[in-house]
Amino acid sequence: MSALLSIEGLNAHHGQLPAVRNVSLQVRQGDILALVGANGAGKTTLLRTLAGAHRASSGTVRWDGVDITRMPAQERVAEGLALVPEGRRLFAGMTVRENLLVARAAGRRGQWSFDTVLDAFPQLAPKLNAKAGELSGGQQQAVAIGRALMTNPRVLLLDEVSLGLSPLAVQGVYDALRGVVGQGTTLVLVEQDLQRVQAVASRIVCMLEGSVVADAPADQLTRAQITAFYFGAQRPEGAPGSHTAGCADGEAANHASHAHPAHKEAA
Ligand SMILES: Nc1ncnc2c1ncn2[C@@H]1O[C@H](COP(=O)(O)OP(=O)(O)OP(=O)(O)O)[C@@H](O)[C@H]1O
Repeated sequence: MSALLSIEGLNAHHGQLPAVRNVSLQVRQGDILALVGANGAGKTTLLRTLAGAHRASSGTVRWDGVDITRMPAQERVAEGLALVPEGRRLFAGMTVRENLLVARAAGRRGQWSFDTVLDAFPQLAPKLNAKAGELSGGQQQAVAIGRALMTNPRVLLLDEVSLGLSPLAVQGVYDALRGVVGQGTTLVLVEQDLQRVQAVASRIVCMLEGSVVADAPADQLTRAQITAFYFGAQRPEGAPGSHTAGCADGEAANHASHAHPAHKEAA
């Protein structure tokens, strides 16, 4: 199947600092692609560059074969490429209803509407008139995903949707995402919890210092192998999808799944 999103030799910088280095990647319809890697590996910058929120320095992003590397973010949304950014970026002073409805005009027509988003996130129904800034972390994340769904994306880019949420809230978000995938939406998600990555992803891409160091079907990578790529250690013999040499042990895997302790807060 041809790629929906095809990335070739992509580079992106923050000032002089290269944050995404020569990344090539294919996202196919139906993929649940998890981007993993340590803090600063370039995951957020890559997602933002794909969404048009950050400028590519060089390389190409193709959408259904069409070069969209220089296309403004709002046009990408209209094409069906939506980002749920790290930190949610809701309009805190607006109600949940307003946050959802404001996205409607930006996107495509499709199966997602105000009503179907509320079906997917029933916890928002009693909160429609509440200010988004007054909601719990889990509820805010539901609004952020719901707002992106209102644009009827073909590909949804999700940056650390579980960050700062309680385990229960994270479970709620992923339960809802299962329904989103069931509706035919392709997911590219950044997730620090490797256990969850292995449970939900169909493909795992590991980044290290801006580069892709592994890209393989999720069921072909063990936890230890993912962790190895994560930290750039020596790779296990025969690890699939390896773009580099590296490997680590199970102890490191435990650290990897807790890589963001500073971000934890109550949901
Ligand atoms: N606004 C910014 N200004 C300058 N440098 C930045 C900025 N945002 C990110 N960087 C740098 O770019 C590199 C890639 O950061 P990025 O946030 O994309 O990584 P990440 O893998 O998403 O990390 P995290 O898990 O911490 O979000 C890092 O070296 C980071 O310090």
